[in-house]
Amino acid sequence: MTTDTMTKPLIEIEHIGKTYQTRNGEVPAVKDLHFNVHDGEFVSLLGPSGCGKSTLLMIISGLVKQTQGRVRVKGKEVNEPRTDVGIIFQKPLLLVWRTILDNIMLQAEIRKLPLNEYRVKAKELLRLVGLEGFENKYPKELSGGMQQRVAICRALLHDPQILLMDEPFGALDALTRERMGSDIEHLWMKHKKTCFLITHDIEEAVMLSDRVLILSNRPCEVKKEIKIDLPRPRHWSLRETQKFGEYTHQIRDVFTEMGVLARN
Ligand SMILES: Nc1ncnc2c1ncn2[C@@H]1O[C@H](COP(=O)(O)OP(=O)(O)OP(=O)(O)O)[C@@H](O)[C@H]1O
Repeated sequence: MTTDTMTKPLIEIEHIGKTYQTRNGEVPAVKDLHFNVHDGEFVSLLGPSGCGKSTLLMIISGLVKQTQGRVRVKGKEVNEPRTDVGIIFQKPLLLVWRTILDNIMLQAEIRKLPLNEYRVKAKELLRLVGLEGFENKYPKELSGGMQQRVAICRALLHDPQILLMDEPFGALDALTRERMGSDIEHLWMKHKKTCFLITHDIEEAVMLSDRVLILSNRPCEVKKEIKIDLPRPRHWSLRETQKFGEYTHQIRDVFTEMGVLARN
């Protein structure tokens, strides 16, 4: 039995396509994407720059409408922006005039959730990402990596079942990236979210995912799907194992075949 037939998927992407209408004509961004994501799964999308990854994420969250096909979340077709997802973008996008705690609490305020209760949750999330004691600081007093951790807390405050991440570590240095990756895995294991990560980083995708989907050049379609069978939590030393190397090698081969990576 394959993963797809075991249980009803949480996210169903059914032959979706998206063509943008621009002043210079039509831009096909996504061609014929078809795949499922199961509850509690960690799936990464790896693809060349500009192939349509962010467009796909926007379609899943209901912020952009596809021009072809259907997206269903929990069996229901997505026709409007969803409120039960958490999204983390490449930049933290914090409000500079609000404290760290108040930036996270924005999520509760917008959703009209009980503030006292959610203030306790916000503090707990800050503790989990190592930012206890920074509640009353302002964004400018924190490093880029710390700000991105605040953005993660904001995305998780309302306890969304689905966490969508669009290159969340892209703007960070290598060491902070690695730390953030293990923070995300830690949160994922504790809260059992369904995680959908867009990344350019092959090692990062292998390190974090249950499944990696490799996308073609624009307009994107799924070129290959690779199941990552490595133990969790994934300690950094896994990167030095033969199995980890085999996965990254396999992915590099696909990109080489596609002409995205050089053959030498
Ligand atoms: N709102 C829009 N209007 C017109 N074209 C758009 C729009 N958004 C994206 N595109 C085009 O669609 C294509 C895919 O863009 P998208 O941002 O989804 O790709 P991506 O894979 O996330 O890129 P990157 O990896 O560089 O972030 C690009 O050619 C882009 O110029």
